[in-house]
Amino acid sequence: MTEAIRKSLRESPKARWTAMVVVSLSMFGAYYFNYALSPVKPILESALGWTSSDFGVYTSAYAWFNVYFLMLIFSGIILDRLGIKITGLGATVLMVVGTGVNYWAITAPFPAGAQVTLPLIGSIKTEVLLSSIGFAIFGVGSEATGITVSKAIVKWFKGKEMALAMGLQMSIARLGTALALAISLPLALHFTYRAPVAFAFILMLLGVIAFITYIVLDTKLDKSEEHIEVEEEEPFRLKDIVMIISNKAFWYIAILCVLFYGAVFPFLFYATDFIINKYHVSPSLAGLIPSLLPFGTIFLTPFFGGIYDKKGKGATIMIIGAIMLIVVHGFLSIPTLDNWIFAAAMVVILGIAFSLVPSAMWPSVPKIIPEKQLGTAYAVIFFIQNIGLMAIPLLLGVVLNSTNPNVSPNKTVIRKAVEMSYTKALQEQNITLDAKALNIAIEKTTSGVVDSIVESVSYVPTPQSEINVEKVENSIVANNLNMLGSPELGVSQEKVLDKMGSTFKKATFEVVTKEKLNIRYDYQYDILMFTLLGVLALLFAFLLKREDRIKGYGLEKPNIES
Ligand SMILES: C[C@H](NC(=O)[C@@H](N)CCCCN)C(=O)O
Repeated sequence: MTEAIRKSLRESPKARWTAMVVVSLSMFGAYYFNYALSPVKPILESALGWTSSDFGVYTSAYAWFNVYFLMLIFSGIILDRLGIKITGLGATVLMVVGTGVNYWAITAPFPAGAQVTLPLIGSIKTEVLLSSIGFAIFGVGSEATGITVSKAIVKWFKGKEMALAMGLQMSIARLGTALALAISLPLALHFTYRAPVAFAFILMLLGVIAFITYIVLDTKLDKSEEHIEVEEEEPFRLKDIVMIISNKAFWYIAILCVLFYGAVFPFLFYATDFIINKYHVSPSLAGLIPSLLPFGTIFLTPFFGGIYDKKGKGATIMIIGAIMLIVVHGFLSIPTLDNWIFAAAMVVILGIAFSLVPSAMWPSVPKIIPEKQLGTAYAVIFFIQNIGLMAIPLLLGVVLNSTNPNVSPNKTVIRKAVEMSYTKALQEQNITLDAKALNIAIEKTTSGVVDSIVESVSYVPTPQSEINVEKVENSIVANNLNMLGSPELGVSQEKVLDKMGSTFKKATFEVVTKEKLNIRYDYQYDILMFTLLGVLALLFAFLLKREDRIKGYGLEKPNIES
């Protein structure tokens, strides 16, 4: 037996760490593509005429097939029945297909304004729908690769540095996110908005190559263990799902996962706007503060994983992470703490929490669920997490709108007045613009006014009941046209349009600040909702620790067998 164990490839640190790096590289591109278009959003708006809600549809598409068609659950079952090699290869190829469809959708020359009408969804731009379908296919591949990689790491690292290996795997993936945040915009500015997607496509192909390389190592591992007398595991059967879902500790981890990730990922989604509105940071810099988070986790997740491997205390680590989550969101919700340095410090602490919990959560699953059921178990957890990540942003949007009922209508008043100003001025000056160019000019002027007021001016807004909407609209139009005056003779159309843009911004700014229209979002209730998610996460972390004490899963014990 001792002789046989010595022969297992798992026993060679070089072999298992090589396997970890190679299999993790298949996730690198996935995390890159996940965030590749976020920094490019303003360019998509001006180049393709995408609105924020088009972008919202596209982002949510990641989970469509996984959640509505239960693809994640099927992926988990396939993984447990057919194994790591076939599932991983299929999943990485699916990511290539999804990214390819996405690239095609934003490249194909659809006629301007082409739309499709779908039951339940309504009208949607053709290219938004097709790129969303591409992203949804990619989402199936990405999540399936994620569970496959986790199972592969358990296979190589059980009884060894499993949490460190999972932490490093997450770091390699999050380097992909960091790369997207760092280079997507420069790529799009230097080449075209399609460049980040083309680059993602290349990374996906490299991901397939990485996975094929992993298959070679995995086959060698299987061969090296052929003669080892290990207890034969029963093959995975569908009734195993019942065993998984009747395990209390499994549910505590799954619920903790959705609560914890639900208080981080959707927060990141809203963070830039929250920071602009609450901390008066310029929109061009506000994005830097939330981007501190993924960078921090790259170093800290493996660090905490290493601690879990050697010292144990997995359930306690999750409790500490949940407490930090409550502290961060609790402080961010206090209205008087409105200095941006404080917000940056809170994001750094959130980054520590976001390293602590995942470093202990994912390596704890194999202590609760047998290896032959792990694919399905990870898949069910990711499935519940995906539902939460779809539902929580919607809920946040509802809370934001109902606690700030006047902000959106006031912004519409500004937009309408700016539109009327453009229409009148263009008529007076005999300039004809196509609908798309006019729309872009109106959007740019409106968001320019709103951004500069939110960033630089603080006032107690006039109560909505005292605002005469028609009067405000007319004042904005009158001030805009008055300040614009008559065009100078011989000036090019381009210069006249430039002048309109800058003049309308100044003139509209004057009226809106004089009338003290409420256009600043107060995120307090949304942040309190995140705090509540943290409190519930803490509760489930405690329940998990108690269940571990009762059932003896060993969550508080080190992973490395002595
Ligand atoms: C390991 C864990 N992965 C997940 O949560 C996956 N469902 C992928 C999420 C993709 C996020 N854009 C993690 O990343 O911590």
